[in-house]
Amino acid sequence: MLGVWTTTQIRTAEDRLLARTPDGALMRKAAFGLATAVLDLLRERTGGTAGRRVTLLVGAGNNGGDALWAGVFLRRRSVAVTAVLLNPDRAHAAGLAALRRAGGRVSETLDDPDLVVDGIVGLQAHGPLRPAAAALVEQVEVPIVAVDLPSGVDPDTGAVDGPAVRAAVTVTFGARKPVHVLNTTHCGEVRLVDIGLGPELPDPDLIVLEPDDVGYAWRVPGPRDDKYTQGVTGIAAGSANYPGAAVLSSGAAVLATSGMVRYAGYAADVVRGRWPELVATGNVEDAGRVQAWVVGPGLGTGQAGRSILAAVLHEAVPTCVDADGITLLAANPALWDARDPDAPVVLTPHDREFARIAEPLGIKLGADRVAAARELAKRLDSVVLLKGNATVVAAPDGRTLVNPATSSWLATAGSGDVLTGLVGALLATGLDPWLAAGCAAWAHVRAGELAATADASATADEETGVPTPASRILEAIPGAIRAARSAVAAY
Ligand SMILES: NC(=O)C1=CN([C@@H]2O[C@H](COP(=O)(O)OP(=O)(O)OC[C@H]3O[C@@H](n4cnc5c(N)ncnc54)[C@H](OP(=O)(O)O)[C@@H]3O)[C@@H](O)[C@H]2O)[C@@H](O)CC1
Ligand SMILES: Nc1ncnc2c1ncn2[C@@H]1O[C@H](COP(=O)(O)OP(=O)(O)O)[C@@H](O)[C@H]1O
Ligand SMILES: [K+]
Repeated sequence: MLGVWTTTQIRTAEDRLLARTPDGALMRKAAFGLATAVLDLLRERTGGTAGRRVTLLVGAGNNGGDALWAGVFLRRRSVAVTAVLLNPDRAHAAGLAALRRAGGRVSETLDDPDLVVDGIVGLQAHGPLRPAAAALVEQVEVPIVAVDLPSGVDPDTGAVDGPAVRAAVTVTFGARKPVHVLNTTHCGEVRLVDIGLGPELPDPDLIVLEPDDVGYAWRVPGPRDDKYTQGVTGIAAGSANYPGAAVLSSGAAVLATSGMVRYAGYAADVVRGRWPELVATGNVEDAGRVQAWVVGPGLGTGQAGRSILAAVLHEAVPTCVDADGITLLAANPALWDARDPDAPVVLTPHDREFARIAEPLGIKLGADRVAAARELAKRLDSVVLLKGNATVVAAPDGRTLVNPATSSWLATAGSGDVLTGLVGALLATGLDPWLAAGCAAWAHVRAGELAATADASATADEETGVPTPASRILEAIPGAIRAARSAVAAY
């Protein structure tokens, strides 16, 4: 599990650490880590370091100070270093003097670099890049290494509201900040440099699941298990118009655990035809016992869907409500009020579904997606999985995890139906609903990667992948589970 801390938490911890550290020592530690990353990238891009050219974009604060001190270390490795000072009067004085002594030069132009270092603004950033910085950044045609975070991106929400740096690598210090997991597109590869902050940090504000966390959580059958003891998943999805959603959700559940899946609804014949191992009936009441229900994908928002949703909620088992199920709940608060409050619910909205259910409660989905998901989770006493490039999973007690995507190939029709089936299957195994939703989101992203690259060792990004229909994401689920389980084995 990786921890992520807010900028306020980090600043407080840094203040405590600074108080017991010699002046300037932390910055030099940070800058050394930064210079190492720059050298690595130079080597990777140009085959060497000596004589290569690096331009530092230097803002008014300590973020610029880090860049200047990194420039000093780079000079010692014979790199030609140019500093462009965005605010010459406020540039970090000691760093600037040291860079000049080391043979670095100051310029007003980029000077044709092999690589640019963004030291414009760090933890104190607010708002987009200002015009002078934006104009410089726009001229950059080489990879950018961001100091602490890409300037112009909000450190706590990852939101971008105007010109911002898009980095190839972000080198951060002491601890991950929310931007690093909420906006991987602008951060690029994130490298964490240890500056000894660990002992000063409180519990993290957010967590990110790692493969072995998911592997540990995924229930595997033991010698005494049978098809019922591992948890049976019920799927109430699809309609005459949308049988595909039922096939995808059911399929994801079938592939996610080795127990049993039941289907109830209008698409029984289609679903049975595609997944012969599943037991299908026409309605929820006849479906038999399950340990968790999935309700909503392709259900329709009319009277028929409403009755199915009411029947599922009446069963009072852990339930994942998605898609039309969420729209129905938003339009029919009485359905929500009638549910058994002891049966956990996981809601899996995309932005528009989130707005439908949250706005009547006075919760707006703004730049701070974590805050919005947390607020809805608390108000509805449910787990909220807010979909997007970075998926946010909030529990009613405030626990929140973020599952960043490595590409946007998952943004395809039916992809959400696959995710829902995964959530339902993990709920049925008895996993904590928040963790179930998090593990499902992880497996979904991993399956998307495998489907987009067809290469188990690769990480799909926009450059290497190909479009991947939801059926392919579904087929890649076993590979995703294998990746999580082998991470446990390797531990
Ligand atoms: N503390 C530590 O122990 C360690 C800290 N470390 C490093 O220090 C960094 C934090 O440094 P910091 O506190 O000096 O603030 P920083 O982010 O450089 O901002 C400075 C000024 O930028 C400006 N500005 C704001 N928004 C802007 C925008 N959109 N576009 C342009 N400019 C903008 C704003 O000035 P304004 O003009 O508004 O007065 C603000 O005052 C941290 O990220 C890490 O890199 C490491 O060395 C490890 C040890
Ligand atoms: N830009 C994106 N990058 C990565 N993942 C995305 C992006 N947009 C959507 N997703 C993911 O794709 C899935 C889409 O779900 P949803 O909107 O419900 O689609 P559908 O209803 O067609 O199944 C979600 O898991 C979401 O997190
Ligand atoms: K920066």
